[in-house]
Formats: sequence, structure tokens, C-alpha cells
Amino acid sequence: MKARIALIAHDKKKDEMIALAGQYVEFLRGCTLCATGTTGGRLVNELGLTVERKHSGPFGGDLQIGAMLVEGQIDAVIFLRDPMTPQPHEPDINALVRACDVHNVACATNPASGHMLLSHLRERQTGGVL
Ligand SMILES: O=C(CO)COP(=O)(O)O
Repeated sequence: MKARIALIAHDKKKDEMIALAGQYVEFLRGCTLCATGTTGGRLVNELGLTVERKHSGPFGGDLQIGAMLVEGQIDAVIFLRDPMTPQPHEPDINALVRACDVHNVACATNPASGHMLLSHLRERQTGGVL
């Protein structure tokens, strides 16, 4: 079964998301992807990925992805949060990360853990042994 991955990045982290996703682009082409609006737009335009785009984060996109996760539709979340910039939708961000913990869904919140998660999923997809 294809891995179902949510990709989300705050504005100052979007370049890092594109760089991260770019390193796994062939693997990600074989996954089912969703993303918040602006992040998704960049993944589509810059990497040519097929992405189900939700609303932008401040307009409820994190909550939409959280709802999908609660419904069992997401296997992993890469959420590159900006720890240095206050966000108007902080409660939504916390709700999504909390939903990952409640439902035991892997959630990487920085590029280092994002690499580990994606390389693990890629390895699993290709049947390799870690
Ligand atoms: O704000 C976000 C996540 O909390 C990201 O939303 P965008 O991808 O629309 O910028």
C-alpha cells in the first residue's frame, strides 16, 4: 500500500521543505500526499508532485489534515514548524501535533527527523531491511 504522507511547513521553513522533499522526490511520487495550501503549491510547482492541497494553515489547513489523520487516512506527518515566529493559529498547530500523539502517527517536526522518517518509509517501500 502506498504511504500516505502529510507535508506542512511554516513560511521560513518552506525552502527547507522543498530541499527535503527534493531529496526523496522519486519516492514521494509513489506516495499519496496531502499538504496545507501554500506548502502544497510549492511542492506542485517546484517538484512536480501530485498533492491534495488543503486550506492554508492559518485558514484551517492544519485542522483539515488533523481530521484526516483522526479518520486513519495519514501514515506520517512532516511538519516543519518555525519555533522562532509566533503563529496566529498556534492552537491549530498544537491540535495537529497532539492528534499525531493521540493516534500514534509518526510526526517529524524538523529536517533531521524528516530525513529519518522519509528514508525509513522509502526503505520499507522498496522491501529493504534496516
Ligand atoms: O501554517 C501552516 C502550518 O501551520 C502552513 O500553511 P501553508 O502551507 O498554507 O503556508
